[in-house]
Amino acid sequence: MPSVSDTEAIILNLVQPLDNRQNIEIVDLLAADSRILATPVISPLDFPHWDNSAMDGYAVRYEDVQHSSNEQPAILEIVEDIPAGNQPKSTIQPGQAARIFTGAVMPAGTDTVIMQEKTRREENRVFILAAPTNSQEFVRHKASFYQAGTQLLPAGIRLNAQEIAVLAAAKCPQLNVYRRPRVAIFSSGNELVTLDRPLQPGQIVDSNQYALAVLVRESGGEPLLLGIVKDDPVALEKVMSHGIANADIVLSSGGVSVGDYDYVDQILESLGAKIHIRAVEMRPGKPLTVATFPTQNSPIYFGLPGNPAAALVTFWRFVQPTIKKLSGLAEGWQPVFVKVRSHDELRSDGKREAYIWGRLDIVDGVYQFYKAGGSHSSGNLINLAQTNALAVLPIDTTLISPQEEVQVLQVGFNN
Ligand SMILES: Nc1nc2c(c(=O)[nH]1)N[C@H]1C(S)=C(S)[C@@H](COP(=O)(O)OP(=O)(O)OC[C@H]3O[C@@H](n4cnc5c(N)ncnc54)[C@H](O)[C@@H]3O)O[C@H]1N2
Ligand code: MOO
Ligand SMILES: [Mg+2]
Repeated sequence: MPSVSDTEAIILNLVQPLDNRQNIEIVDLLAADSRILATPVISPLDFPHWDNSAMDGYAVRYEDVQHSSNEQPAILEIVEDIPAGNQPKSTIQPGQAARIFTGAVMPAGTDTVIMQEKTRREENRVFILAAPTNSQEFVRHKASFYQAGTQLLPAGIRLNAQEIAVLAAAKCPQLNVYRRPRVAIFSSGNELVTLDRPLQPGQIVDSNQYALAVLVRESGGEPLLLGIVKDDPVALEKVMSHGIANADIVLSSGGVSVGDYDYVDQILESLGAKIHIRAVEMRPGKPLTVATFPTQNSPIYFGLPGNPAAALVTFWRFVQPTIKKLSGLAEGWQPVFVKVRSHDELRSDGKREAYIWGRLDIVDGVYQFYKAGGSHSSGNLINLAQTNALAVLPIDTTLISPQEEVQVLQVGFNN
């Protein structure tokens, strides 16, 4: 049985990012948040567009004010008033200054701004009460933040508020982004029903479909929900074939262990799949099937274990990075672990890498891991609610004592 890290390496090697020549959507800027930029953006504009003032004050010639002081102020004649948005009209001559405001264009002839607080005004004269520390002080120079024609944003980044603002400033009303990876999801099991059905003895609601749909969306994918399938090879083959033909990733849950009704692996084989993983040295999540098909643009198939905690943990550990890598993200798709103190005692039998769900909370400014109360059976879904992290105990680690450090994988949103 492969280790978790070997499994991760095998899976991520199977995944290639979507080709950015064929998988582009054009979206409006305000609809582009959380999307992945598919082509680099180069702006024909410099930032700042012009030399402009960083302060409300006076635009001056440095040579006129370099020896100014409270006792011996330079006295300059104010020849122009330049609010932000106005084009300056005059060229400032020796002995002159322009009244200027933050963001306003520097007038010709000036190179330095004196902030208002360091001046005294008498009608159309300004007294400079302190010398600037250097010439160019409080001037934001044209192109000092960004030079026209160079790369403004690279392809492969996720667009958040900051990037959307940059793109607005660069006058990009529409953008090329990667299409979202399509992820087909279905659940297998005779015991499963939709939540609107009365529960007959032995039946449970198919909660995995809900969990996986939301997780796919959170990870940047587009879920394609294929419903519940009976533990019946014919029905399973039909749904699996449909998912394989219509998605970049197929996620099934259930039917991957060794039971008489666990058909997923055998149907994958009959469909010509190459099975790369059949089980992983982890708890929960040991029965995990990963397969690909010899056809071009073949999707990657994840047969997730049916137990709800096992389905979620294997999603977070393996499927989420897969969706992120496929979605065109150039980097940052690998899971990130942080080392924190555990508030609680954590135990494992040490035979498989253990993932223990709980919360990462900040106490006195320091992150600590709190194990979720209640049963840690992989069949228990209830105490997964309000968790946001998984503590990881490597193989052979049987105990983490309170206040000892532990590696933690953050999952979902941190609230
Ligand atoms: N003899 C063995 N039995 C089991 C082994 C083993 O190694 N030897 N592994 C156990 C482990 S670990 C897990 S995890 C499960 C995985 O089982 P399957 O993937 O085959 O899933 P099912 O048998 O279909 O269901 C297991 C469990 O999960 C519930 N389930 C299934 N689908 C859903 C769903 N969509 N929503 C909510 N709950 C679901 C199902 O009712 C079962 O209780 O196998 C162990 N057995
Ligand atoms: O993978 Mo199983 O999750 O230990 O019940
Ligand atoms: Mg089973």
